[in-house]
Amino acid sequence: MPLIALTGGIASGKSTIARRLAELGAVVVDADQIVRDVQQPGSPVLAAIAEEFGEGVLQPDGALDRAALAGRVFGDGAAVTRLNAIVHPAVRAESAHRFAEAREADPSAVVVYDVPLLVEARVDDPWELIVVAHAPAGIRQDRLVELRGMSEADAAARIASQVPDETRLAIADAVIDTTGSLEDTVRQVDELWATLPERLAARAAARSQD
Ligand SMILES: CC(C)(COP(=O)(O)OP(=O)(O)OC[C@H]1O[C@@H](n2cnc3c(N)ncnc32)[C@H](O)[C@@H]1O)[C@@H](O)C(=O)NCCC(=O)NCCS
Ligand SMILES: Nc1ncnc2c1ncn2[C@@H]1O[C@H](COP(=O)(O)OP(=O)(O)OP(=O)(O)O)[C@@H](O)[C@H]1O
Repeated sequence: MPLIALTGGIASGKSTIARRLAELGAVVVDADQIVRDVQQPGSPVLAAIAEEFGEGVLQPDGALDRAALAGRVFGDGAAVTRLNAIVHPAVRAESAHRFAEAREADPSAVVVYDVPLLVEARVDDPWELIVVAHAPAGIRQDRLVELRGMSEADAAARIASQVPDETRLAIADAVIDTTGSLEDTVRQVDELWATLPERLAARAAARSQD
């Protein structure tokens, strides 16, 4: 079962790429969705977040107030580190569980892990291929403001909480340039999918020489 990491900074177009890969037959595991799943009311992760950041990051019904927590951590590097230390071990465990489930259901499935913080959190895991969605930070900042209604300051703080583009590009086995049209992105994904066996074989050969 090939396990492929799909990473990229916020608003780099990972969701568009993941959607197309799913249409082409991949099983996509979404790290942001796992984050939400492990933060449900009653979970040990949510209890630890409330303990660390105070009851102000909870809504009256006890669910996580995502905007409040985002406002509390982004822009404060030490707070992001503390949040990551609480959430990431649970995400790692749950993602391993979902990879295993996918393998059990179909041993030949191509599994794609859509994960924004690969470099920050899991670069040393045994990915068979690392695909990076890339649009320069300035373009991503504009997308966050124009398409997601974020303030300039919030968009800049979130981008600054992630590694710079060069660091991500340095670990890429394949790069999808998402600065063009959506059709252009889809075309690149189709090309990646069509050449996947050769790319996986080349990567495996390179790794065996490391
Ligand atoms: C702070 C939270 C509540 C904000 O929620 P919100 O709904 O606004 O954003 P969402 O979770 O949909 O994430 C959107 C994007 O923000 C970026 N982002 C999220 N968390 C982080 C982080 N800790 N560091 C850097 N960027 C982050 C990613 O690009 C992500 O795709 C939430 O993102 C969270 O709990 N983050 C910590 C867990 C984490 O690291 N998630 C990233 C994937 S493992
Ligand atoms: N060529 C392109 N390829 C991909 N997305 C594009 C392109 N042009 C514009 N966009 C837009 O940029 C935005 C990218 O957001 P998307 O949610 O796909 O990114 P993401 O990497 O999954 O973000 P996040 O880290 O928040 O999960 C979308 O609104 C998408 O429509």
